[in-house]
Amino acid sequence: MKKVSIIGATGYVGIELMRLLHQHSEVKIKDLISKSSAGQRLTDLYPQFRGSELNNYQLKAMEDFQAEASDLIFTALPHGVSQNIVGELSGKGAKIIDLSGDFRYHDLDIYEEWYGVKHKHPELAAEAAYGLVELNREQIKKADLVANPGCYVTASLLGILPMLSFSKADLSSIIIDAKSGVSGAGRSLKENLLFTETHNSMKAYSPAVHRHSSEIEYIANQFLKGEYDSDLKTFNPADISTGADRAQILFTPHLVPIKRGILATIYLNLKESSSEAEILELFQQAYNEEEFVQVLADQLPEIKNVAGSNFAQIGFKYDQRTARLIIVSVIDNMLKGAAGQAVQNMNLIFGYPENTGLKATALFP
Ligand SMILES: NC(=O)C1=CN([C@@H]2O[C@H](COP(=O)(O)OP(=O)(O)OC[C@H]3O[C@@H](n4cnc5c(N)ncnc54)[C@H](OP(=O)(O)O)[C@@H]3O)[C@@H](O)[C@H]2O)C=CC1
Ligand SMILES: CC(=O)N[C@@H](CCC(=O)OP(=O)(O)O)C(=O)O
Repeated sequence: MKKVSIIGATGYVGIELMRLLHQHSEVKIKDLISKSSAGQRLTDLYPQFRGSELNNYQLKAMEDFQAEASDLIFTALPHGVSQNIVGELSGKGAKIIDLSGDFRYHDLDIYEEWYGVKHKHPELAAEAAYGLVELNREQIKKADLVANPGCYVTASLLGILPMLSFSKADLSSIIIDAKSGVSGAGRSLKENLLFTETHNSMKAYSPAVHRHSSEIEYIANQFLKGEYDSDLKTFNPADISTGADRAQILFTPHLVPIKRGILATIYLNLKESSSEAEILELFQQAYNEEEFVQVLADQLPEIKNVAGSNFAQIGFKYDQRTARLIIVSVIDNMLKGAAGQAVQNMNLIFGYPENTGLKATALFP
């Protein structure tokens, strides 16, 4: 049994990690670290863990935590905070999976421009493996530090990756319109996230300037440069970068009154006529071997069919009239968008079957 710990344990992602890890057959939770609730019993804060093996767990302060005693540590902290803590933990023998945005960019000029934070550990950012399993499986297996992707980014990249090496796709024309449930914003108190502000309403926010625009565009272009070892790029290698050397992404997130789930609708122009059969073949070739990415041939995906699970579902429509492709991608932001993907990464690192502890299907109804 490997020993794993969570830092930032009482946040939404921390709790979701606990829910997955306490049922995982191959790992045992060692320490739960919390700044706000150190010294408290977990079940006093989260009674849903009564009767589980976490029943008597007490949350610990960072000062009392010995990183050396864990095989792997999840950091589920706000960006900016995370880089300091990962800096303290690194080099102590435990693998680290960071769920914040702090280690997702090798090019720190982009990080600093979009996050408005100076990076204090460029040496760690340089070695971190980007943790989208379907894109970067081999590098993740060997990594000491994995940067789990953003939630909107996971939904968006899974939808566009198979199109990036398609010669007919105009990569300068990609528009992503994504909707997220409110848990995507975390648990800390914010007036704009109150029930009365979000229920029965819907809004766009941060058009063109959301930090996930930069992450989607950065990773898509690293992929085009051959930065990752995924089989995804090998299905149509001759076509890579025909016409457009860089993908350009226009991204607008929306807040919708549901608790969990992301639905991304992606539009892109085709330079030549195509067909639904041709597009379907590209998606199927890309994801045939991927357990957690399901391509729907004849229906569009819905959040309710993935919420509570680590699965992504992708559907599409090719509009002959306008020569535009419309791709719809759905995930649970807390699972494939965060904790589930982190456990998938952990399974890879430890050499367990990738789906260990992740087999649950959606919670529906
Ligand atoms: N929610 C989502 O769907 C997704 C979130 N993420 C990312 O994962 C990370 C965690 O997100 P989420 O759980 O939603 O956020 P929350 O705000 O719910 O939780 C973050 C936790 O971090 C700890 N924390 C906060 N401030 C500090 C601080 N200054 N110093 C030390 N610890 C602090 C707190 O836990 P405690 O007091 O117990 O230490 C807090 O509950 C973030 O980087 C987020 O952007 C990524 C993908 C999806
Ligand atoms: C609904 C909502 O507010 N979502 C968050 C998603 C942030 C997130 O999870 O960001 P990282 O994955 O990059 O840490 C937002 O838009 O900021």
